[in-house]
Amino acid sequence: MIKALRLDSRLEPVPKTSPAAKNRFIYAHKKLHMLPTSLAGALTHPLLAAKLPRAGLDLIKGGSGQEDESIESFVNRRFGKGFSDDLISAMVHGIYAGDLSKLSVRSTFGILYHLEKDYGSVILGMLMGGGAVETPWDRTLKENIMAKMPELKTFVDKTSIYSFTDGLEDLSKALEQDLVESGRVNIRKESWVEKLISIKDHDPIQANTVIAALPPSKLSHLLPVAPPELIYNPSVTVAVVNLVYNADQARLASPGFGYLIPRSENSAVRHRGLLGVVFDSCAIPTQDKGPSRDHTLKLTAMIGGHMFEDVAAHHEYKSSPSQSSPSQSITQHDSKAREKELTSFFKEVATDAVKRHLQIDASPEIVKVHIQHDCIPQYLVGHLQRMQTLDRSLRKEYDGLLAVTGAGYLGVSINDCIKNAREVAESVMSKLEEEDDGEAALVGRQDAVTGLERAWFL
Ligand SMILES: C=Cc1c2[nH]c(c1C)Cc1[nH]c(c(CCC(=O)O)c1C)Cc1[nH]c(c(C)c1CCC(=O)O)Cc1[nH]c(c(C)c1C=C)C2
Repeated sequence: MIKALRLDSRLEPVPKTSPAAKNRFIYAHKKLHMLPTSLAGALTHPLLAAKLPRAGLDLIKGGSGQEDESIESFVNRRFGKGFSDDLISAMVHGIYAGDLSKLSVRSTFGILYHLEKDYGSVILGMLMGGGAVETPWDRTLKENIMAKMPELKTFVDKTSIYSFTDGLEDLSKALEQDLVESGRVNIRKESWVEKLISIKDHDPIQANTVIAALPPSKLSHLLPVAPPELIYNPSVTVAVVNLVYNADQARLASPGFGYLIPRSENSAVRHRGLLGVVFDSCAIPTQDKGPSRDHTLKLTAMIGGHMFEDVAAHHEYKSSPSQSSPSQSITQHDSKAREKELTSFFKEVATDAVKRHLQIDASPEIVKVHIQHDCIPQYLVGHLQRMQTLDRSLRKEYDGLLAVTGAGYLGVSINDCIKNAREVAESVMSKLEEEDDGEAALVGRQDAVTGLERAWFL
Protein backbone atom coordinates (compact mmCIF):
# COMPACT_ATOMS: atom_id res chain seq x y z
CA MET A 1 0.00 0.00 0.00
CA ILE A 2 2.88 2.35 0.78
CA LYS A 3 4.19 1.80 -2.74
CA ALA A 4 0.77 2.17 -4.34
CA LEU A 5 0.25 5.46 -2.52
CA ARG A 6 3.74 6.65 -3.58
CA LEU A 7 4.69 7.16 0.06
CA ASP A 8 8.11 5.48 -0.27
CA SER A 9 9.94 8.79 -0.11
CA ARG A 10 8.19 9.71 3.15
CA LEU A 11 8.92 6.38 4.84
CA GLU A 12 11.06 6.66 7.99
CA PRO A 13 12.31 3.15 8.82
CA VAL A 14 14.15 2.40 12.05
CA PRO A 15 16.78 -0.30 11.50
CA LYS A 16 16.97 -3.29 13.83
CA THR A 17 20.54 -2.23 14.69
CA SER A 18 19.49 1.16 16.15
CA PRO A 19 19.33 1.80 19.93
CA ALA A 20 15.56 2.28 19.60
CA ALA A 21 15.18 -1.25 18.26
CA LYS A 22 17.50 -2.84 20.79
CA ASN A 23 16.73 -0.95 23.98
CA ARG A 24 13.27 -0.97 25.48
CA PHE A 25 13.07 -0.43 29.19
CA ILE A 26 10.90 -1.15 32.17
CA TYR A 27 10.98 1.11 35.23
CA ALA A 28 11.02 -0.96 38.40
CA HIS A 29 12.59 -0.62 41.86
CA LYS A 30 13.64 2.98 41.12
CA LYS A 31 15.61 2.29 37.94
CA LEU A 32 15.35 1.39 34.27
CA HIS A 33 15.90 -2.26 33.33
CA MET A 34 16.20 -3.55 29.78
CA LEU A 35 13.04 -5.33 28.51
CA PRO A 36 13.92 -8.82 27.24
CA THR A 37 13.66 -9.41 23.50
CA SER A 38 13.17 -13.18 23.67
CA LEU A 39 11.61 -15.82 25.92
CA ALA A 40 15.10 -16.96 27.00
CA GLY A 41 15.85 -13.34 27.88
CA ALA A 42 12.62 -13.11 29.85
CA LEU A 43 13.30 -16.29 31.79
CA THR A 44 16.77 -15.16 32.82
CA HIS A 45 15.78 -11.56 33.50
CA PRO A 46 17.11 -10.14 36.82
CA LEU A 47 13.60 -8.96 37.76
CA LEU A 48 12.44 -12.57 37.60
CA ALA A 49 15.47 -14.32 39.10
CA ALA A 50 13.71 -15.24 42.36
CA LYS A 51 10.72 -16.64 40.48
CA LEU A 52 12.69 -18.70 37.97
CA PRO A 53 12.62 -22.13 39.68
CA ARG A 54 8.80 -22.11 39.72
CA ALA A 55 8.73 -21.14 36.00
CA GLY A 56 10.33 -24.50 35.13
CA LEU A 57 6.97 -26.10 35.93
CA ASP A 58 5.84 -24.92 32.50
CA LEU A 59 7.92 -27.76 31.05
CA ILE A 60 6.08 -30.50 32.89
CA LYS A 61 2.59 -29.17 33.52
CA GLY A 62 0.73 -30.02 30.31
CA GLY A 63 -2.13 -28.00 28.85
CA SER A 64 -5.29 -26.88 30.65
CA GLY A 65 -7.74 -27.47 27.81
CA GLN A 66 -9.34 -24.09 28.53
CA GLU A 67 -10.78 -22.18 25.57
CA ASP A 68 -9.65 -18.84 26.97
CA GLU A 69 -8.67 -17.09 30.20
CA SER A 70 -7.12 -13.81 31.29
CA ILE A 71 -3.44 -13.11 30.55
CA GLU A 72 -2.80 -13.04 34.28
CA SER A 73 -4.43 -16.38 34.97
CA PHE A 74 -2.54 -18.00 32.06
CA VAL A 75 0.83 -16.63 33.19
CA ASN A 76 0.23 -17.50 36.86
CA ARG A 77 -0.88 -21.00 35.95
CA ARG A 78 2.14 -21.72 33.76
CA PHE A 79 4.95 -19.75 35.37
CA GLY A 80 3.80 -19.02 38.89
CA LYS A 81 2.39 -16.02 40.70
CA GLY A 82 4.46 -12.87 40.47
CA PHE A 83 5.55 -13.41 36.87
CA SER A 84 2.82 -11.11 35.62
CA ASP A 85 3.45 -8.19 37.96
CA ASP A 86 6.57 -6.85 36.28
CA LEU A 87 7.42 -7.80 32.69
CA ILE A 88 4.05 -9.00 31.47
CA SER A 89 1.97 -6.22 32.98
CA ALA A 90 4.42 -3.69 31.51
CA MET A 91 4.03 -5.19 28.03
CA VAL A 92 0.26 -5.12 28.38
CA HIS A 93 0.51 -1.43 29.31
CA GLY A 94 2.72 -0.82 26.24
CA ILE A 95 0.32 -2.37 23.75
CA TYR A 96 -3.23 -2.29 25.17
CA ALA A 97 -2.92 0.23 28.02
CA GLY A 98 -4.92 -2.56 29.60
CA ASP A 99 -5.42 -4.66 32.71
CA LEU A 100 -3.92 -8.12 32.33
CA SER A 101 -6.40 -9.61 34.79
CA LYS A 102 -9.23 -8.81 32.34
CA LEU A 103 -7.78 -9.21 28.84
CA SER A 104 -8.12 -12.44 26.87
CA VAL A 105 -4.83 -14.31 26.49
CA ARG A 106 -6.06 -15.95 23.30
CA SER A 107 -6.96 -12.68 21.57
CA THR A 108 -3.98 -10.61 22.74
CA PHE A 109 -1.07 -13.08 23.05
CA GLY A 110 -2.44 -15.87 20.84
CA ILE A 111 1.05 -17.30 20.46
CA LEU A 112 1.10 -18.29 24.17
CA TYR A 113 -2.31 -19.96 23.92
CA HIS A 114 -1.28 -21.96 20.83
CA LEU A 115 2.11 -23.02 22.25
CA GLU A 116 0.37 -24.50 25.27
CA LYS A 117 -2.34 -26.11 23.16
CA ASP A 118 0.03 -27.60 20.56
CA TYR A 119 3.06 -28.50 22.71
CA GLY A 120 1.68 -28.62 26.27
CA SER A 121 4.35 -26.09 27.27
CA VAL A 122 5.21 -22.53 26.24
CA ILE A 123 8.97 -23.02 26.66
CA LEU A 124 9.05 -26.36 24.85
CA GLY A 125 6.89 -25.02 22.03
CA MET A 126 9.21 -22.07 21.55
CA LEU A 127 12.29 -24.29 21.58
CA MET A 128 10.64 -26.36 18.87
CA GLY A 129 9.96 -23.26 16.79
CA GLY A 130 6.16 -23.36 17.16
CA GLY A 131 3.57 -20.78 17.91
CA ALA A 132 3.13 -18.68 14.76
CA VAL A 133 -0.59 -18.18 14.19
CA GLU A 134 -1.16 -17.97 10.45
CA THR A 135 -4.55 -18.17 8.78
CA PRO A 136 -4.97 -19.38 5.16
CA TRP A 137 -5.53 -15.71 4.15
CA ASP A 138 -2.25 -14.66 5.79
CA ARG A 139 -0.38 -17.35 3.86
CA THR A 140 -1.90 -16.35 0.51
CA LEU A 141 -1.32 -12.65 1.15
CA LYS A 142 2.31 -13.25 2.13
CA GLU A 143 2.94 -15.43 -0.93
CA ASN A 144 1.33 -12.89 -3.28
CA ILE A 145 3.18 -9.93 -1.83
CA MET A 146 6.53 -11.72 -1.75
CA ALA A 147 6.09 -12.83 -5.37
CA LYS A 148 5.32 -9.26 -6.47
CA MET A 149 7.86 -7.49 -4.25
CA PRO A 150 10.75 -9.77 -3.26
CA GLU A 151 12.69 -6.73 -2.00
CA LEU A 152 10.11 -6.37 0.80
CA LYS A 153 11.66 -9.30 2.66
CA THR A 154 14.97 -7.45 2.99
CA PHE A 155 13.12 -4.36 4.24
CA VAL A 156 11.18 -6.38 6.84
CA ASP A 157 14.29 -8.30 7.94
CA LYS A 158 16.24 -5.08 8.45
CA THR A 159 13.51 -2.89 9.94
CA SER A 160 12.30 -2.73 13.51
CA ILE A 161 9.50 -0.14 13.24
CA TYR A 162 8.66 2.59 10.76
CA SER A 163 6.74 5.81 10.52
CA PHE A 164 6.39 8.60 7.94
CA THR A 165 7.85 12.08 7.72
CA ASP A 166 4.78 13.72 9.27
CA GLY A 167 3.83 10.67 11.31
CA LEU A 168 1.28 7.95 10.61
CA GLU A 169 -1.25 10.56 9.54
CA ASP A 170 0.67 10.67 6.22
CA LEU A 171 -0.82 7.25 5.50
CA SER A 172 -4.47 8.16 5.99
CA LYS A 173 -4.02 11.47 4.14
CA ALA A 174 -2.39 9.76 1.15
CA LEU A 175 -5.08 7.08 1.12
CA GLU A 176 -7.83 9.68 1.11
CA GLN A 177 -6.18 11.69 -1.68
CA ASP A 178 -5.65 8.59 -3.81
CA LEU A 179 -9.27 7.44 -3.41
CA VAL A 180 -10.68 10.86 -4.24
CA GLU A 181 -8.38 11.25 -7.26
CA SER A 182 -9.46 7.83 -8.55
CA GLY A 183 -12.94 9.30 -9.08
CA ARG A 184 -14.50 6.03 -7.91
CA VAL A 185 -14.98 6.99 -4.29
CA ASN A 186 -17.27 9.53 -2.73
CA ILE A 187 -16.18 10.51 0.78
CA ARG A 188 -18.92 12.25 2.77
CA LYS A 189 -17.25 13.64 5.84
CA GLU A 190 -20.13 15.87 6.91
CA SER A 191 -22.83 13.21 6.66
CA TRP A 192 -24.23 11.76 9.84
CA VAL A 193 -25.29 8.12 9.72
CA GLU A 194 -28.43 7.72 11.80
CA LYS A 195 -29.55 4.20 10.99
CA LEU A 196 -28.53 1.31 8.80
CA ILE A 197 -31.62 -0.39 7.49
CA SER A 198 -32.12 -2.83 4.68
CA ILE A 199 -34.44 -1.20 2.13
CA LYS A 200 -34.56 -1.08 -1.62
CA ASP A 201 -35.13 1.77 -4.06
CA HIS A 202 -34.88 4.40 -1.42
CA ASP A 203 -32.88 7.61 -1.17
CA PRO A 204 -30.42 8.86 -0.19
CA ILE A 205 -27.83 6.09 -0.62
CA GLN A 206 -28.29 2.64 -2.08
CA ALA A 207 -25.61 0.04 -1.52
CA ASN A 208 -25.04 -3.59 -2.41
CA THR A 209 -23.26 -4.05 0.84
CA VAL A 210 -22.00 -2.02 3.79
CA ILE A 211 -18.54 -2.48 5.30
CA ALA A 212 -18.69 -0.74 8.68
CA ALA A 213 -15.33 0.39 10.08
CA LEU A 214 -16.85 2.14 13.10
CA PRO A 215 -16.03 1.09 16.66
CA PRO A 216 -18.44 -1.82 17.43
CA SER A 217 -20.42 0.09 20.09
CA LYS A 218 -21.00 2.99 17.66
CA LEU A 219 -22.19 0.55 14.99
CA SER A 220 -24.59 -1.05 17.47
CA HIS A 221 -26.53 2.25 17.75
CA LEU A 222 -27.18 2.24 14.00
CA LEU A 223 -28.60 -1.25 13.70
CA PRO A 224 -32.25 -2.22 14.14
CA VAL A 225 -31.18 -5.53 15.69
CA ALA A 226 -27.81 -5.04 17.37
CA PRO A 227 -25.92 -8.23 18.26
CA PRO A 228 -24.85 -8.04 21.95
CA GLU A 229 -21.24 -8.89 21.00
CA LEU A 230 -20.90 -5.34 19.64
CA ILE A 231 -21.21 -3.78 23.08
CA TYR A 232 -19.39 -6.33 25.24
CA ASN A 233 -15.84 -4.91 25.24
CA PRO A 234 -14.98 -1.54 26.77
CA SER A 235 -12.31 0.77 25.32
CA VAL A 236 -9.74 2.68 27.35
CA THR A 237 -8.88 6.38 27.30
CA VAL A 238 -5.23 7.45 27.19
CA ALA A 239 -3.82 10.92 27.89
CA VAL A 240 -0.91 11.51 25.49
CA VAL A 241 1.52 14.19 26.68
CA ASN A 242 4.18 15.45 24.23
CA LEU A 243 7.17 17.13 25.87
CA VAL A 244 9.91 19.07 24.07
CA TYR A 245 13.11 19.94 25.92
CA ASN A 246 16.17 21.93 24.91
CA ALA A 247 18.79 19.24 24.19
CA ASP A 248 21.51 21.33 25.88
CA GLN A 249 19.64 20.93 29.16
CA ALA A 250 18.13 17.48 28.72
CA ARG A 251 19.93 14.29 27.66
CA LEU A 252 18.89 10.65 27.81
CA ALA A 253 21.31 8.58 29.89
CA SER A 254 20.03 5.39 28.20
CA PRO A 255 19.02 5.90 24.57
CA GLY A 256 16.28 3.60 23.34
CA PHE A 257 12.61 3.36 22.38
CA GLY A 258 11.25 4.28 25.79
CA TYR A 259 10.19 2.71 29.06
CA LEU A 260 7.10 1.12 30.54
CA ILE A 261 5.72 1.14 34.08
CA PRO A 262 4.56 -2.27 35.31
CA ARG A 263 1.59 -2.92 37.55
CA SER A 264 3.88 -3.67 40.50
CA GLU A 265 5.11 -0.06 40.43
CA ASN A 266 1.87 1.55 39.50
CA SER A 267 -1.24 2.76 41.12
CA ALA A 268 -3.52 5.69 40.54
CA VAL A 269 -1.81 7.26 43.53
CA ARG A 270 1.92 6.51 43.36
CA HIS A 271 2.62 6.75 39.65
CA ARG A 272 -0.69 8.41 38.94
CA GLY A 273 -1.56 6.07 36.10
CA LEU A 274 1.61 6.52 34.03
CA LEU A 275 1.81 3.68 31.49
CA GLY A 276 5.14 4.59 29.92
CA VAL A 277 7.23 7.15 28.05
CA VAL A 278 8.38 7.00 24.41
CA PHE A 279 11.75 8.63 23.59
CA ASP A 280 10.54 10.10 20.27
CA SER A 281 13.84 11.82 19.30
CA CYS A 282 15.58 8.50 19.67
CA ALA A 283 12.79 6.18 18.49
CA ILE A 284 12.45 7.79 15.04
CA PRO A 285 15.32 10.30 14.84
CA THR A 286 15.05 10.94 11.10
CA GLN A 287 11.48 12.20 11.40
CA ASP A 288 12.56 15.62 12.56
CA LYS A 289 13.75 17.38 9.38
CA GLY A 290 13.66 20.92 10.80
CA PRO A 291 16.33 23.06 12.43
CA SER A 292 15.28 21.68 15.84
CA ARG A 293 16.78 18.29 14.97
CA ASP A 294 19.63 17.42 17.36
CA HIS A 295 18.77 20.51 19.39
CA THR A 296 15.68 19.17 21.09
CA LEU A 297 14.73 16.11 23.09
CA LYS A 298 11.17 14.99 22.39
CA LEU A 299 9.37 12.59 24.71
CA THR A 300 5.78 11.32 24.85
CA ALA A 301 4.22 10.16 28.11
CA MET A 302 1.10 8.00 28.04
CA ILE A 303 -1.18 8.08 31.06
CA GLY A 304 -4.39 6.35 32.09
CA GLY A 305 -5.61 3.45 30.00
CA HIS A 306 -7.38 0.98 32.31
CA MET A 307 -6.51 3.29 35.23
CA PHE A 308 -7.86 6.47 33.60
CA GLU A 309 -11.08 6.83 35.57
CA ASP A 310 -9.38 5.96 38.89
CA VAL A 311 -6.63 8.48 38.27
CA ALA A 312 -9.08 11.19 37.25
CA ALA A 313 -11.38 10.49 40.18
CA HIS A 314 -8.51 10.45 42.65
CA HIS A 315 -7.16 13.73 41.29
CA GLU A 316 -10.59 15.38 41.43
CA TYR A 317 -11.16 14.12 44.93
CA LYS A 318 -7.81 15.51 46.03
CA SER A 319 -8.43 18.87 44.41
CA SER A 320 -11.93 19.18 45.97
CA PRO A 321 -11.78 17.14 49.19
CA SER A 322 -15.09 18.62 50.33
CA GLN A 323 -16.87 16.28 47.91
CA SER A 324 -18.02 13.21 49.75
CA SER A 325 -16.76 10.63 47.24
CA PRO A 326 -14.59 10.58 44.11
CA SER A 327 -17.35 9.25 41.87
CA GLN A 328 -19.76 11.93 43.05
CA SER A 329 -17.21 14.63 42.22
CA ILE A 330 -16.95 13.44 38.59
CA THR A 331 -20.66 13.66 37.90
CA GLN A 332 -20.84 17.18 39.35
CA HIS A 333 -18.17 18.58 37.06
CA ASP A 334 -18.99 20.03 33.71
CA SER A 335 -17.09 17.82 31.24
CA LYS A 336 -15.22 20.67 29.48
CA ALA A 337 -13.99 22.13 32.75
CA ARG A 338 -13.06 18.63 33.89
CA GLU A 339 -11.00 18.01 30.76
CA LYS A 340 -9.18 21.34 31.20
CA GLU A 341 -8.35 20.59 34.79
CA LEU A 342 -7.23 17.06 33.91
CA THR A 343 -5.02 18.42 31.13
CA SER A 344 -2.95 20.46 33.56
CA PHE A 345 -2.81 17.51 35.94
CA PHE A 346 -1.50 15.22 33.16
CA LYS A 347 1.17 17.83 32.26
CA GLU A 348 2.35 17.71 35.84
CA VAL A 349 2.32 13.87 35.98
CA ALA A 350 4.40 13.67 32.78
CA THR A 351 7.01 16.31 33.66
CA ASP A 352 7.34 14.95 37.17
CA ALA A 353 7.85 11.39 35.84
CA VAL A 354 10.57 12.55 33.44
CA LYS A 355 12.31 14.32 36.33
CA ARG A 356 12.20 11.32 38.63
CA HIS A 357 12.71 8.46 36.19
CA LEU A 358 15.12 10.05 33.69
CA GLN A 359 16.77 12.63 35.96
CA ILE A 360 15.86 15.45 33.59
CA ASP A 361 15.45 18.52 35.78
CA ALA A 362 14.96 21.11 33.03
CA SER A 363 11.47 22.40 32.35
CA PRO A 364 10.05 21.44 28.96
CA GLU A 365 9.86 24.23 26.35
CA ILE A 366 6.65 22.83 24.88
CA VAL A 367 4.01 20.59 26.48
CA LYS A 368 0.95 19.37 24.60
CA VAL A 369 -1.78 17.13 26.01
CA HIS A 370 -4.32 15.19 23.97
CA ILE A 371 -6.84 13.02 25.74
CA GLN A 372 -7.66 10.17 23.35
CA HIS A 373 -11.07 8.98 24.45
CA ASP A 374 -11.88 5.27 24.06
CA CYS A 375 -8.86 4.82 21.80
CA ILE A 376 -7.87 1.17 22.44
CA PRO A 377 -10.52 -1.58 22.50
CA GLN A 378 -10.06 -4.12 25.29
CA TYR A 379 -10.53 -7.71 24.16
CA LEU A 380 -11.98 -9.30 27.28
CA VAL A 381 -11.83 -13.04 28.03
CA GLY A 382 -13.90 -14.99 25.48
CA HIS A 383 -13.44 -12.34 22.75
CA LEU A 384 -12.66 -14.77 19.94
CA GLN A 385 -15.68 -16.93 20.70
CA ARG A 386 -17.85 -13.79 20.71
CA MET A 387 -16.43 -12.82 17.30
CA GLN A 388 -17.41 -16.27 16.01
CA THR A 389 -20.95 -15.76 17.33
CA LEU A 390 -21.03 -12.32 15.72
CA ASP A 391 -19.87 -13.82 12.42
CA ARG A 392 -22.81 -16.23 12.58
CA SER A 393 -25.37 -13.56 13.44
CA LEU A 394 -24.20 -11.20 10.71
CA ARG A 395 -24.75 -14.04 8.22
CA LYS A 396 -28.15 -14.82 9.68
CA GLU A 397 -29.55 -11.37 10.44
CA TYR A 398 -27.97 -9.32 7.69
CA ASP A 399 -27.82 -11.79 4.83
CA GLY A 400 -24.32 -10.75 3.87
CA LEU A 401 -25.29 -7.09 3.47
CA LEU A 402 -23.19 -5.98 6.41
CA ALA A 403 -19.49 -6.68 6.99
CA VAL A 404 -17.33 -5.20 9.75
CA THR A 405 -13.69 -4.20 10.11
CA GLY A 406 -11.50 -2.08 12.41
CA ALA A 407 -9.64 -2.24 15.71
CA GLY A 408 -12.64 -3.49 17.69
CA TYR A 409 -12.68 -6.93 16.09
CA LEU A 410 -9.55 -8.94 15.25
CA GLY A 411 -6.44 -6.94 16.13
CA VAL A 412 -5.76 -3.44 17.46
CA SER A 413 -2.55 -2.73 15.55
CA ILE A 414 -2.47 -0.60 12.42
CA ASN A 415 -1.03 -3.54 10.51
CA ASP A 416 -3.92 -5.78 11.60
CA CYS A 417 -6.49 -3.10 10.75
CA ILE A 418 -5.05 -2.63 7.26
CA LYS A 419 -4.73 -6.36 6.63
CA ASN A 420 -8.29 -7.10 7.80
CA ALA A 421 -9.76 -4.15 5.87
CA ARG A 422 -7.98 -5.23 2.71
CA GLU A 423 -9.20 -8.79 3.15
CA VAL A 424 -12.86 -7.81 3.58
CA ALA A 425 -12.75 -5.27 0.72
CA GLU A 426 -11.18 -7.81 -1.65
CA SER A 427 -13.69 -10.49 -0.67
CA VAL A 428 -16.65 -8.17 -1.22
CA MET A 429 -15.26 -7.08 -4.60
CA SER A 430 -14.68 -10.61 -5.78
CA LYS A 431 -18.20 -11.63 -4.74
CA LEU A 432 -19.62 -8.69 -6.67
CA GLU A 433 -17.56 -9.63 -9.69
CA GLU A 434 -18.42 -13.33 -9.44
CA GLU A 435 -21.91 -12.84 -10.79
CA ASP A 436 -23.42 -10.31 -13.12
CA ASP A 437 -26.00 -9.31 -10.59
CA GLY A 438 -23.79 -8.33 -7.66
CA GLU A 439 -26.67 -7.80 -5.26
CA ALA A 440 -27.97 -11.32 -5.69
CA ALA A 441 -24.47 -12.66 -5.10
CA LEU A 442 -24.25 -11.07 -1.68
CA VAL A 443 -27.68 -11.65 -0.28
CA GLY A 444 -28.83 -14.69 1.60
CA ARG A 445 -25.77 -16.87 1.16
CA GLN A 446 -23.90 -18.84 3.73
CA ASP A 447 -20.65 -17.78 2.10
CA ALA A 448 -21.49 -14.13 2.66
CA VAL A 449 -18.61 -11.84 3.62
CA THR A 450 -18.65 -10.59 7.24
CA GLY A 451 -15.03 -9.53 7.83
CA LEU A 452 -14.87 -12.00 10.74
CA GLU A 453 -14.07 -15.20 8.84
CA ARG A 454 -10.57 -15.39 10.32
CA ALA A 455 -12.03 -15.59 13.88
CA TRP A 456 -12.47 -19.34 13.23
CA PHE A 457 -8.76 -19.82 12.51
CA LEU A 458 -7.09 -17.90 15.38
C1 LIG B 1 3.07 3.47 27.14
C2 LIG B 1 2.01 3.08 26.48
C3 LIG B 1 1.92 2.69 25.08
C4 LIG B 1 2.97 2.67 24.11
N1 LIG B 1 2.43 2.27 22.92
C5 LIG B 1 1.10 2.02 23.08
C6 LIG B 1 0.76 2.28 24.43
C7 LIG B 1 -0.62 2.14 25.03
C8 LIG B 1 0.18 1.56 22.04
C9 LIG B 1 0.66 0.42 21.22
N2 LIG B 1 1.92 -0.12 21.16
C10 LIG B 1 1.95 -1.14 20.27
C11 LIG B 1 0.64 -1.29 19.72
C12 LIG B 1 0.18 -2.32 18.70
C13 LIG B 1 0.88 -2.35 17.44
C14 LIG B 1 1.00 -1.12 16.58
O1 LIG B 1 0.02 -0.52 16.11
O2 LIG B 1 2.14 -0.79 16.26
C15 LIG B 1 -0.17 -0.30 20.31
C16 LIG B 1 -1.65 0.00 20.06
C17 LIG B 1 3.16 -1.92 19.88
C18 LIG B 1 4.08 -2.32 20.97
N3 LIG B 1 4.62 -1.48 21.90
C19 LIG B 1 5.45 -2.17 22.74
C20 LIG B 1 5.44 -3.54 22.34
C21 LIG B 1 6.22 -4.64 23.01
C22 LIG B 1 4.59 -3.64 21.23
C23 LIG B 1 4.28 -4.92 20.44
C24 LIG B 1 4.86 -4.97 19.07
C25 LIG B 1 6.30 -4.62 18.98
O3 LIG B 1 7.13 -5.35 19.53
O4 LIG B 1 6.63 -3.58 18.37
C26 LIG B 1 6.22 -1.64 23.88
C27 LIG B 1 6.11 -0.19 24.19
N4 LIG B 1 5.04 0.62 23.95
C28 LIG B 1 5.29 1.88 24.43
C29 LIG B 1 6.60 1.86 25.01
C30 LIG B 1 7.27 3.05 25.66
C31 LIG B 1 7.09 0.56 24.87
C32 LIG B 1 8.38 -0.05 25.29
C33 LIG B 1 9.30 0.45 25.94
C34 LIG B 1 4.38 3.03 24.31
